Amino acid sequence: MTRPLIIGLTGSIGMGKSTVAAMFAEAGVPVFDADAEVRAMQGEGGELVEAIEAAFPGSTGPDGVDRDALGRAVFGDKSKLARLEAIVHPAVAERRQLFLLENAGAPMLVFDIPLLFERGGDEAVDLVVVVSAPADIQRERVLARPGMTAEKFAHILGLQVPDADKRARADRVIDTGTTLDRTRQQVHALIAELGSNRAN
Ligand SMILES: CC(C)(COP(=O)(O)OP(=O)(O)OC[C@H]1O[C@@H](n2cnc3c(N)ncnc32)[C@H](O)[C@@H]1O)[C@@H](O)C(=O)NCCC(=O)NCCS
Ligand SMILES: Nc1ncnc2c1ncn2[C@@H]1O[C@H](COP(=O)(O)OP(=O)(O)OP(=O)(O)O)[C@@H](O)[C@H]1O
Repeated sequence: MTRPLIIGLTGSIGMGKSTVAAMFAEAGVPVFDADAEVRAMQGEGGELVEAIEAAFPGSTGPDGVDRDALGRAVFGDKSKLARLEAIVHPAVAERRQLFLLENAGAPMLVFDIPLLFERGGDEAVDLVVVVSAPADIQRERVLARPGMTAEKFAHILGLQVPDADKRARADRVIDTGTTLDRTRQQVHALIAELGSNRAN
């Protein structure tokens, strides 16, 4: 049996990665959503809550991790962020392996991984797809989010591989600086292209 083609989907903050991942899922492609896994493991009763409370006292409560408070603590202090990542990332990698086993028969899979380039995960996928939009659209989207500030946005951007580098290193770029319909068309065209390559 051939193994599934693994698409690594990534993009900087607010570029539309989650929206595009949902379009793949709608089209029937199984999606591993790294962020959703993190949220589940940090939520009420989640397996990471205890370790995070031990490392960042006061950052959790009855509902699990208070992500706003934890974000304020770690986005601004590289050593704290590294400490959090050391707790979270191995658990995400484990969940990704399980997902791979569960979906071993699918023709293609998407790994939605915000930090694909930052963590070198691009080596482990067959095709890297970057979602990208012009910087002014990205900024507008992100600043419209509740709790976001220009400072926090600038700081997170500084932690991420720049969009231009991501685009240069991508196998394919999906443009999200356009309508949702046009973006969906690009997703469907890519699935069709990859599916027909697979069949040949
Ligand atoms: C610090 C946390 C609790 C803040 O949560 P919050 O809901 O406020 O922000 P959110 O997760 O939506 O992140 C906002 C933006 O920052 C980016 N971001 C998140 N973690 C990181 C990181 N370690 N390095 C660079 N960018 C990051 C996200 O991709 C997104 O673009 C959360 O981001 C977290 O647990 N991060 C560590 C785990 C991680 O690395 N997740 C991202 C990849 S799976
Ligand atoms: N053509 C488009 N493609 C994708 N998203 C679009 C498009 N037009 C508008 N949007 C909007 O832009 C926003 C993108 O947010 P989304 O959560 O998908 O980004 P993200 O890259 O996953 O963010 P983060 O890295 O911060 O988690 C959504 O509100 C979406 O509806």
